[in-house]
Parts: sequence; structure tokens; C-alpha cells
Amino acid sequence: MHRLCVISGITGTRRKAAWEARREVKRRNGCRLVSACSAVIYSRAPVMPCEVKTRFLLLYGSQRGQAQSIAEEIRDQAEEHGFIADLYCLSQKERYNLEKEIAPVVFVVSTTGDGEPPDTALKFVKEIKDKTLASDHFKHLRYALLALGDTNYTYFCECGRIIDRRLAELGAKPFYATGFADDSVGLEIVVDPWIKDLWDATRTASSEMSTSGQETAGCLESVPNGDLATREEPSADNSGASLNIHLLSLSDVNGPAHELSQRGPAEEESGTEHTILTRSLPPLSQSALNVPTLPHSFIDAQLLDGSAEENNGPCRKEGVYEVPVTSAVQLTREDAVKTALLVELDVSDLDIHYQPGDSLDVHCPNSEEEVADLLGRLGLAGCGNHAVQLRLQADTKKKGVQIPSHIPESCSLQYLLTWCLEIRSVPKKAFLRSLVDCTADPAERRRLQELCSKQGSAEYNRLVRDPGLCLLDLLYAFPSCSPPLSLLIEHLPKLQPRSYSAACSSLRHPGKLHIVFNVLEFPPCPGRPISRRGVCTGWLSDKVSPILRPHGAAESRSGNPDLSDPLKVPVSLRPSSAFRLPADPSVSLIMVGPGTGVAPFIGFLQHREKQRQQDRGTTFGETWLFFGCRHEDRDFLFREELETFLASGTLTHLKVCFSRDPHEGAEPPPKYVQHNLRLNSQAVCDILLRQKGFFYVCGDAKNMAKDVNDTLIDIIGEELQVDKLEVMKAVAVLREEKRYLQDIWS
Ligand SMILES: Cc1cc2nc3c(=O)[nH]c(=O)nc-3n(C[C@H](O)[C@H](O)[C@H](O)COP(=O)(O)O)c2cc1C
Repeated sequence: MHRLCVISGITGTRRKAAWEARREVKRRNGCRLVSACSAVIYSRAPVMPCEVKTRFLLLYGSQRGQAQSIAEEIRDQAEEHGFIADLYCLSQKERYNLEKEIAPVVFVVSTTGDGEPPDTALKFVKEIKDKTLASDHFKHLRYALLALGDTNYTYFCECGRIIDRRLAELGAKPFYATGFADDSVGLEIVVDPWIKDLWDATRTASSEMSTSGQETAGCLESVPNGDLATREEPSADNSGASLNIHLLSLSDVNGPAHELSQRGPAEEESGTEHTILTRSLPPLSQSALNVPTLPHSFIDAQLLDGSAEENNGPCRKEGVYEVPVTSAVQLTREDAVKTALLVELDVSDLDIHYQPGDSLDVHCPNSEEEVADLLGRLGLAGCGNHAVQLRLQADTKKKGVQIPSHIPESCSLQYLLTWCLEIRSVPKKAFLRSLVDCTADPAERRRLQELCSKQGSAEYNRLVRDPGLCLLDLLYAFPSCSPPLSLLIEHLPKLQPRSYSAACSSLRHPGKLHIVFNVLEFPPCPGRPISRRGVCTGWLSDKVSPILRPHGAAESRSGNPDLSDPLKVPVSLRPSSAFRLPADPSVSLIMVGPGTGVAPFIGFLQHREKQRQQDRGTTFGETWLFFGCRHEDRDFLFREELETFLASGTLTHLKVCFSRDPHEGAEPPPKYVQHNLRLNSQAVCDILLRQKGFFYVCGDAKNMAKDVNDTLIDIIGEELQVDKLEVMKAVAVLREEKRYLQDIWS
């Protein structure tokens, strides 16, 4: 059965035609008349395709680009489903007006920090949290919300939840169940089905909104030759996934699937380590595949003869400064599993005022070597100095596109790949889909199709996403793949700065700021034949190597040696809203910071020590630090300084554990910080529940922060002798009162 739609609010001949359409409706048995903007219009005019599209507003809040690209994906699919999506970032306040919005609104928002909104959504969230807003402020709104998050973080999808709750409190009504997508297992598990069913829900919402007197506003129409014309509404069975997914059967594919089926089972299963990524194996090789629609291209990239203007790294951006590196120390012994460095920056000339707990963003470039490899692999070796000219394709089918704002109007190819694009990002499935069309070899094409297909989701996660492969890895694995530069610009996200906690107090080190980090290593794996270092930590480590003081070497008074060109690093300050020392110094604190997670607590303790020296009459609360590392003599970071704090009373309790040191005696010592917390459960409970103290956690989100949280729940439960629900409530109160604070990363 077809649904028919008559547009209201039209005048003259159109109104007449509409009435005729209505008559026509009556004439056709089995056709139901629906007053909505989205569906089909029959006309007496010759059959001409007519775009009668329902408008909806699509808003995203994104920190690292995933929410943005999902919103773009929704916008791209919208058209095929008879919609027009007005897509804006939540920060583009001047482009939308929720107070007056009469079309359905779809939100896609991620969460960042410790349950915080992305920077671009901060203002929006603050505005809707305004307690003076009336409870019917948004009563005219109908919305759907897709929240992105990561269950490794305590506040899973917190930003989405806040927006959802506040919209409801302000009278807005959801027209579709909120989606909560978990990046730790793969966003697409929730995102794909959520988008698939979004269209029917939006159509219904739009229809309901229009019948309540808002027909015209939510609808955009374009009627050729001033006539009403017809357009078939997708019937139930071709709406949703089958419209945007091509079913690729084995008969579409030459080569590998057939070749594979000739091989014996043993051979089929025997993908060697490095070919596992590239070889099609049963059952996937024998499966029909649902692959995503080929994303529309929209950029033309040309390389101009002659050199481009020099760009000055990221320092042209507001708030980004180049600061000198004054010293660098290796905190770990040579034989430690990870290498931790402390880097001291001179921020004395800048308008940077930081508090312990704040972080510093380091704006790092991509590795010179990887950029050179990428240029070579793209067939552009020797073209690095050429200016890149970008234009939007005049005939692109992608709607509302712009040249990405993170790419300057004029820059060289080298600059583009070095400072603008996250060349290490894990290629998304849409990117893989586009790469298929740039791949000559049929076996490679098939394998790329598998990896981006619905059926190949688990393999994509295991072989591409989880090990963190990058474009270069794929280009090496699939040698016949040769994408144009424009495709990289369309698919690679903006190169993001990396955040590091301030590991000192400005009271102890005026004009200086310390950061501490492990030099990250991504070991070889199927698809990555060589090990890669972290983009920023690898760069910083190379950068400071001329002045690096080895572990245990005596401090030189001169700091930065006489280098003709002083080392400089582009940075910007990222103040923390909550991860701060309590305003009242008499409040006790518990700090949990294994490994480099100890960094902000060094800042806290330096600050406390100075306060204690300055305010002799003041009472200071207890300070507990739970630290852990692998080996006592290899990676016990800041050992001397912590022992000095302990001796002076600035640190009242230091609880340390070593996870890989052999132990003597029958009773094994505590291995991880959470074990030490448990051993000190009475003191922990006393400080948190009776003294109203603070509990800080800094470090790895995936394992440590989760285990610490579970342990805290256990020990509070045992102390209070209440059931789990009551404990969860008690912990939620701690969080609400901002006495349980996390600065964690995954
Ligand atoms: C530094 C950082 C902090 C994060 N904090 C949270 C968090 O507190 N809660 C959560 O659910 N997800 C958190 N996430 C996960 C992101 O929300 C998730 O990866 C999302 O897909 C990112 O989308 P975006 O690229 O649009 O920002 C965090 C991710 C990062 C990198």
C-alpha cells in the first residue's frame, strides 16, 4: 500500500492540484490519505519526478570527529529516504534556533573528558541547563538522540544523557528511542540499526508535527515547472537498509571467493600472521556481503606547480603558543617495559596560568617518516612542496559540504599531511568502502569489501580497529590500492592535539610546566609489520633527545644546553573544571595514580607543600597516594620526591605496589592499586563517608579506573553493610558532590 501525502499551505494552482490529488486518492481504493510532508504526491500532470522532501534539523557535538561523521552519514542517507537534513554543529548557534524549530530534531553527541560535553557542545549544554528555563520551554520540540561514548569511562554517554534529560525536563518529546553507542566494542553495533530505523520514526514525527499545524515549515519542496509531480515513496520493504546498502553476491565478485573454494580446508584456515588481514577466508569469503553505499566524493584536489607559502605549524591558531623545552628527564630505567619522560616547558612569557589538575594540549605533527612514506605510496614523492588547491566538486551529490576548516586555504602538500590530517586514525568502514574503488586487484577489492561489510564486522574490529591500523598500514597490505589525495582529505579527520596533565605546581616551579608521558609503542601485528610509536609521544621523545637526561643522571644546572635552535613545542592550555585540589585545605584526599597517572598528584603535592610552608597556622587534611608500577627499581616514578613529601608530612600515606616484582614469603603483596585500596578500606571509607574527603583517580580507563571503581563499591558496601543498589547511590552522591573525580584515558 502506498501512502499519499498532500502538502498543505500551498496556494493557487498548486492547491487545486492538491485537491485533485486528494480526489485521486479517493478514487484509488486501498490508498490512505496522510497529511504529511514526506511522502508521495499523485498529480494529473505528466509523471515527472518531484522532490518533496521533509526537512529535519540534525545537530552534532563532537570532540574528535566521530559524532560529526555519523551525523554526516545521516545527512547523506537522508536524501535517499526522502528527507533533507539541515546539519550543524551545536556550536553554530547562529544557524539554527531550537526555540522556534518546528521540524524534528536529531542530535548526535559524544562525551569527552570525564563525562564532559565536547568543546563544541559546552555552550549548548550550559544554556539548556539554565534552571530559569520554563518547564515548557521546548514543548514544541520532537527529537531523537544518538549518544556516543565508551563504557570504559564511568560516565558512559554522559553528555547525551544530560541533553536527553534536560530536553525532556523542558517539555521536548522524544520521537525515537535514544541510542547509546559504545566505542569500546564498536559504535556501529548500535549506530547502524539506529540509523536504519530512524527514517520511519522521523517520518511519523514529521507527519504528527505537521498535522498539529506545522505542515509547511518542516517541509522543503521543489516542484519542477510549477506543477505538482509524482514521486514514489519507498515501500516498506525497500526503505531502510536495503536502500543504502548494496547486497553484493558472490556472482558480483571475480576471483578470490571462487579461488578459495578450490582450496582445501586446512589451507583456507591457514592465514599466516601477516596475511590474515589481506586474505579472504571462509566463511566470509563465501558469504554474500552487505557493503555500505559508496560515499559521494566532494573534493577536487590539485597540486600546483611551484612552492606553497610557508605555514607556521599550528601556531597561527588562537591560544596556541610555541614554548621552549627547558629540560627533559628519563624517569624510567633503560630496562623498564615502558619509557617515561618528564619534559619541562618554559611558559613564563605566555599568558598561561594553570592550576594543578589542568592539562596542556600538545599540538604535534605527524611523523616526518610516515608522511614521506605516505607521499611515496600515493605516488607523490617529491611533490611535498607543491601547493595544494582544493575545490568543492561542482557536481557533487554530497549535500552541505565544505572544504574542511582545519585545512588552510593555501598550504603545501607536506604541511597538509604533517599538520592537518590524522593520518594515524583508524580508517572507518566508509573509507574502506571508498578504497575498494581505488583498488585494481580483484582479490584485494574483495577483501576490502569484506572488511567494510556487515558480515565482516567482527573481522574489521579484530584486524583493523582493535590493533589501531592506519591508512598507511592498509596501503601496504593492499598494494594495488591507489587512492587520490582528495579521498584522504574527505575521510581523514583533523589531527588532534594530545592532552597531558600538568605534573607540577606553579608555586614550586614558577613560569614552568612539567608534563610526563610514556613513549607509546604499537607493536607489530597482522597488518602492521613494523612497530609504530605514538604520534605525539614519539615526536616529543625525538624532539627532546638532544637534551634528554638519562635515568639516574645528575641534574645539570644549565638546563637546555646551548642549542643553536632552541627546542620549542606548540601548546595550548586546557583548564579542568573539576579535577582540582579542594578549596578547603583541611579536607582529606585520596589519590589513586599508578604509572604516569601520578602526574597531576605530583602537582597537587607540590602545591600543598608550598601552602603548608606559607600558611603555618592552617590545618591540612590527610593526603593518601596509591601508586603502582611494574618494578620497584625500574619504573617507580618520582620515588625520591614522593619520599620527601612523606618525610615532610605533605604526603601522609604512600601506598605502593609492584605488579611484576617477585615476592618472598607465603603471602603475596598487593599487586595493583585496587588491592592496596582494599587493604586500607577502613581509612578510605572514613575519609570519604565521614570526613567528606575527596577521591581522585588518574590513569588508564580500560582496566585500572574500572577496577578501582569496582573495589570502591565493594569496600563501601562492606563498610556500610548495605546492598549494591545502596552503594551505587552512595557512589553517585560522591560523584555529584564532585568528590569522586577522574582524569582517565583509554
Ligand atoms: C579523552 C577522551 C575522553 C572520553 N571520555 C568519555 C566519557 O567520559 N564517557 C564516555 O562515555 N565516553 C568517553 N569517551 C569516548 C568518546 O565519547 C567516544 O570515543 C566517541 O565515539 C568519540 O566521539 P567524537 O570523536 O565525536 O568525540 C572519551 C574519549 C576520549 C578520547
